[in-house]
Amino acid sequence: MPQANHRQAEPPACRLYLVTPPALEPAAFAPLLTRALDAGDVACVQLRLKDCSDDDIRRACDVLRPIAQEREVAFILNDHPALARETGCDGVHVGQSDTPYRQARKIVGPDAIVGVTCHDSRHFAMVAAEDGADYVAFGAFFPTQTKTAEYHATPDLLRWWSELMEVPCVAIGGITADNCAPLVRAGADFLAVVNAVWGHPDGPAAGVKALNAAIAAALAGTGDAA
Ligand SMILES: Cc1ncc(COP(=O)(O)OP(=O)(O)O)c(N)n1
Ligand SMILES: Cc1ncsc1CCOP(=O)(O)O
Ligand SMILES: [Mg+2]
Repeated sequence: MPQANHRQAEPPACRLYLVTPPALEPAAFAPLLTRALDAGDVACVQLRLKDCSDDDIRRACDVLRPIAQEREVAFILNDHPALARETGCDGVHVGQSDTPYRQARKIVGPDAIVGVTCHDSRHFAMVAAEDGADYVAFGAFFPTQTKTAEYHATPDLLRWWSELMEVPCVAIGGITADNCAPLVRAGADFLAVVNAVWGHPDGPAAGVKALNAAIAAALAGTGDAA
């Protein structure tokens, strides 16, 4: 996973992982991404375009990837290892129904980031970690409108994982500034969000700031108790 954001001497123990909306027009989305990344600490951006052609994904990568990489934010492509490699992304995220981890790794190479969806499964996560995944993702933690979530994870999974394993864990699904404290305290290394940033009523910059503040409060022990 990415190193410290250059704006901070020490990265926080839990960082933001932005996932893009499932459909976007790259030129229109570019200023929103720029504002979000300039608003605070973001470790990663995942381009998650569903039901788009390979050429649409290539075009989106060409416009959006430099915005992240110029800011030392990792740019990860969802679902498409070959396109990730071709377009110069920092890595790829694969799910249990996508290209299997080992094949994805062969395609993107040893230095790229490969993350794996593990739903609520300790078994999937241990297999992914053993195989060499750079992070495992658990979820959905809360109800979400962004994806039909068939699996539901709870903070005890994050606690178990983070106490036992070195491989970082990402929490995803319905996460907001108001509900993230238990996940941060349970040991999530990254919080992956869509709607809490892109759907924030005051815009994506406000979404990033609210989540950064909520993470900091939870780490300091002043966030919601849970
Ligand atoms: C960080 C992160 N976690 C989970 C997912 C979900 O991946 P997947 O199960 O393959 O579903 P789709 O996102 O492809 O619909 C993710 N993309 N990112
Ligand atoms: C991609 C994905 N995988 C599990 S839930 C989810 C969507 C997360 O979006 P939101 O943060 O808007 O709930
Ligand atoms: Mg997938």
